[in-house]
Parts: sequence; C-alpha cells; structure tokens
Amino acid sequence: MLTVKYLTKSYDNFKLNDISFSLKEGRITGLIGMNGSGKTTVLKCILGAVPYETGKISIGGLTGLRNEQEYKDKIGVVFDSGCFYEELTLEAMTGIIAGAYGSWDERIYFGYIERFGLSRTQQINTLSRGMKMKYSLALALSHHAELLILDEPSGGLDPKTRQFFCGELLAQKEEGKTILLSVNAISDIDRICDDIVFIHNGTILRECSREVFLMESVKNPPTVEDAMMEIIRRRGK
Ligand SMILES: Nc1ncnc2c1ncn2[C@@H]1O[C@H](COP(=O)(O)OP(=O)(O)OP(=O)(O)O)[C@@H](O)[C@H]1O
Repeated sequence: MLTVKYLTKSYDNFKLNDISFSLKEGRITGLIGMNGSGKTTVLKCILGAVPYETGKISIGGLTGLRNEQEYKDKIGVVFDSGCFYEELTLEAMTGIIAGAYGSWDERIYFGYIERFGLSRTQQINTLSRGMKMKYSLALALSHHAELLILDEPSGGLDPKTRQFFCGELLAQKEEGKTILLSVNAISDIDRICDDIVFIHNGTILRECSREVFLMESVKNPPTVEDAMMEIIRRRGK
C-alpha cells in the first residue's frame, strides 16, 4: 500500500535518518514515538506538505510527484491542527475542500455529517475540539480514500470521543481501508493498532506487529508505552 524508502529530511536541529517502512493493506499501523521524534514530519513528507532531500514515497505504485491528483485522492487526512478557515461555516469550508478532490462524494459526506451530529451552518470557530476532529474525519472519509492518515487523533479528546474515534477507525478497517496514525507515548489509541512503526530521534527502531512489539515490555500486562521505554533504555539513549 504505502511504501516509504530511504527518506531523509533535515531541519536545523533535527533529521529524519533514511526512514524506510511500508504499510500492510487493510491494517491499522501506529507510527509511535516520543514528542519531537519526527512523527508529524514523516506524515507531512507523505502528504507532500514539506519538501524532503532524498527518498521515495509511493501509494500503490503512485508517487505524488508524478500523479499528484490521483495520489491526493487516495489519501484521507485528519491533522491535529485542522487546516480550516475559522470564520467559515462547515458548508463553506467543505465547498473549498471538496474542490481539491477528483473523487469527492457529496452523498457520503452528508451521511457522515448527520451521523456525527454536526450542523452544516455552524461556524468552524464555534466547534469544540471533538467536533472539529469529527468534521475532519467526515472530510477524510468523503472522497473514497484508500489510505487514512491521522496525526495524533486522540490528542485532547475525552475518553468517550476517543472511543468514538477508535470505533470509527475499526469500522473503516473492516471496509478494507489502510490506516496510518501517529501516536505519542501517553495515548491509549495504540490498542487498535495491528502494526507498529517506532520512531526515535528521527530513526526507525522497530517495524513489527503490535503483538511482537509488546514482547519488549517488562510490565505485566505489557504496554506499548513500556516497550518503547525499554527499547530506548537498552539503546542507552
Ligand atoms: N518547520 C520546522 N522548522 C524547524 N524544525 C522543525 C520544523 N518542524 C518540526 N521541526 C522539528 O523537528 C523535530 C520533529 O518534530 P515533529 O513535529 O515531527 O515531532 P513529533 O514526533 O510529531 O512530535 P509531537 O509528538 O510532539 O507532536 C522537532 O525537533 C521539531 O522541533
């Protein structure tokens, strides 16, 4: 599905070091790591939102450089910051976003808006954090994307809304979607991940199933958070 090969991206004080990993179709993969480990940077490179120095990123053989529209249509994005014009209504904002996708499906969009309890005439800046995340998810699910990319979807959400999100993502997986979500150390959303890609200081330390990753934990019952800490402790940094 998604393949990232030898990706390198540098900022003044940070570098993604030759990142390579791939996603298995129809599974949920957690890109996990501490604050500042490079998760958002990796996602931005995949989305073509920032330039990178070296590497090849492809989805089902398509690269964003050669097939920009087709590549973009394949991805549904939910970003923590939600890139919206705050003073617009959902209806007006959606009109702008829908135009960016060749495969936009109004019928599916209205279905989600209703199911998520959102109002099309409400202004973006009056949405609570949970509502904004639901709106982002509705947009991401409305253009027949094969791959969903979510940046810290549980950040700042209460347990009930987190549960709602987990349920929605599991339902999407059932429909055959491939999902990549970034998860930080203290999130509990890792429970729904089938696979883990563990990034630390811009380097991938593990790429395996969640089950195998948990074997690194010394706690009983094992936790993803403890497994991360153990791997880092054994490396000595
Ligand atoms: N535009 C930028 N200019 C300079 N440095 C940046 C820029 N964006 C990110 N960085 C740096 O790159 C590093 C990785 O940041 P990134 O946001 O990818 O981490 P993250 O794993 O998503 O962190 P968090 O869990 O806190 O969101 C950080 O040290 C950050 O300061």
